[in-house]
Amino acid sequence: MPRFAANLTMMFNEWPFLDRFAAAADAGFEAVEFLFPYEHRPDAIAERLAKNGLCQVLFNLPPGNWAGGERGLASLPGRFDELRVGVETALSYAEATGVKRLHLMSGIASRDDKEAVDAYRKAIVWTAGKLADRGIDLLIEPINGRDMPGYFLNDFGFAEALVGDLALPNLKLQFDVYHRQIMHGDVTMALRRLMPLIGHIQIASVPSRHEPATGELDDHFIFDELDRLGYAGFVGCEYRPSSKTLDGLSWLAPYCGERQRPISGAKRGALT
Ligand SMILES: O=C(O)C(=O)[C@@H](O)CO
Ligand SMILES: [Mg+2]
Repeated sequence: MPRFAANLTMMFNEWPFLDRFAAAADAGFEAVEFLFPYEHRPDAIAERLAKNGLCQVLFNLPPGNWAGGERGLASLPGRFDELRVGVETALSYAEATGVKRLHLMSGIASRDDKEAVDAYRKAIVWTAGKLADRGIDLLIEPINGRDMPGYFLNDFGFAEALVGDLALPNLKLQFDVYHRQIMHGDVTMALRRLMPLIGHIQIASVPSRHEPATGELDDHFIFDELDRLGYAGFVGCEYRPSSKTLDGLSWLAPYCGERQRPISGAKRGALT
């Protein structure tokens, strides 16, 4: 049975960021992920994880100037020094949180630009080496161009070939079912073929990026398929609730174990 991690960037937005940990735990989650922790101190994040018995399964390396439209630095020639500083920053959060996988965003660049391709490969090789010393996997995630226009890594085939070509033991694919369906479809066959390369999976409905099992895909079939394939990691719930987070957790009910048990109201009180 898949285990699910609440994505605290998208879910539980009824609470301030640091209070989302308790809200997710109260809702039955045993793990969390988010895009970026960097507005908070590492020990503040670690404290919320420990206090709520949560496992941190993923976050992203610093993406450059996010508010200014940047979506990662890896494919941007001339930004390598900044990327290296960002990796050091992320490692201090990794140490505090115990996370075992970090996502390196590629940035906005053309894959027809050889300098961008070379920069991307260099950034991956260097970052993977740094992370390997700490026993951490480096993830790359193909992202669809409708949500992120101009994103460099917008193709699963390119990502698959690159992971195979570089053959770095800790370089893995972040398979976001939402992006896969929008870009290429054929989700189940892709999971079957790519499973040996996959380091993390994320889910959301297509096309609205809401709760699983509310869109064009049969997400329960996909979860069963993950079991059939022996996927032992967490599935990140990277979706925007269509209404209040707690009101949209009925899709989780079939997968409820002792901890993974959605509740209909927040013990600590929703703000809305
Ligand atoms: O957008 C996604 O999908 C992600 O997983 C993020 O980490 C990147 O924005
Ligand atoms: Mg994703």
